[in-house]
Amino acid sequence: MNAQLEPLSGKEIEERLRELPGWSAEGDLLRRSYRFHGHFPAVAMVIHIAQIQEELGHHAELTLGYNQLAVAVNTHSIGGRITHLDVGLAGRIEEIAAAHGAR
Ligand SMILES: C[C@H](O)[C@H](O)[C@H]1CNC2=NC(N)=NC(=O)C2=N1
Repeated sequence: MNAQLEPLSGKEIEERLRELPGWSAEGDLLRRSYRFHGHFPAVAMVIHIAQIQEELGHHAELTLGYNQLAVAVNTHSIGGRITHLDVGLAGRIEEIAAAHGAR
């Protein structure tokens, strides 16, 4: 099996979370919420995330509010566990967050 598709152990998740400030593992989901200065910046972040997700072929659940965006991701193809694919997507999302004024 592709090593990217192995579920990460609790210890591995804990280690990877050290490089993802603001992210947490809740059950089998990797999660983070962002706040923005208004609605359009939050919407723009959704579009930018969508672009990354299509590039990676990996997609989070995105919950958009007025000035808030919640991101939750796991890997469906192995029954909803956290893998390197989820950590990779979270890292890519973190890279663009500041440019959208996310905090
Ligand atoms: C064929 C396609 O790449 C797969 O269905 C991808 C799409 N996006 C996905 N996203 C997530 N989060 N988990 C998956 O298993 C998954 N599978």
